[in-house]
Amino acid sequence: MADRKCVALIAHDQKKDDLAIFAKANEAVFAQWKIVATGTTGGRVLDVCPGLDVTRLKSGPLGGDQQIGAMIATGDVQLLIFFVDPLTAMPHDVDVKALMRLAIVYDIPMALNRATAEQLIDFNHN
Ligand SMILES: O=C(CO)COP(=O)(O)O
Repeated sequence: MADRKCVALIAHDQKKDDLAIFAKANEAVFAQWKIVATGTTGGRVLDVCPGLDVTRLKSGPLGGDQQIGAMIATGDVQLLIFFVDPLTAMPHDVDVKALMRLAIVYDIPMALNRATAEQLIDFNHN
């Protein structure tokens, strides 16, 4: 059997409720995939979907975005869904930018808001 696709899920604090709702609404699709997530986001996803295969990495400000960037570089993450808060300054803004840069360098699908994430889910599930 082919390896399951691995999707990275991340949400900034003001977007975590939205991501939890999104994860629940698409639980059947996510159940077919491996999931990696930054620490707090992963916890929120598991709160609403405890059966999903979620690997929690470090929290974003403590290196979680960089861990996911490294997994993109090694080919271990094939899809990035990142609900970004565009209205709040982040201490780890450079890490966020570096993550997005690697998603572009390695040309993986990257959704930065819910509308795009919905389309990625529709397009990628099988
Ligand atoms: O800060 C983040 C992304 O930049 C997300 O990290 P948490 O999921 O740990 O809150």
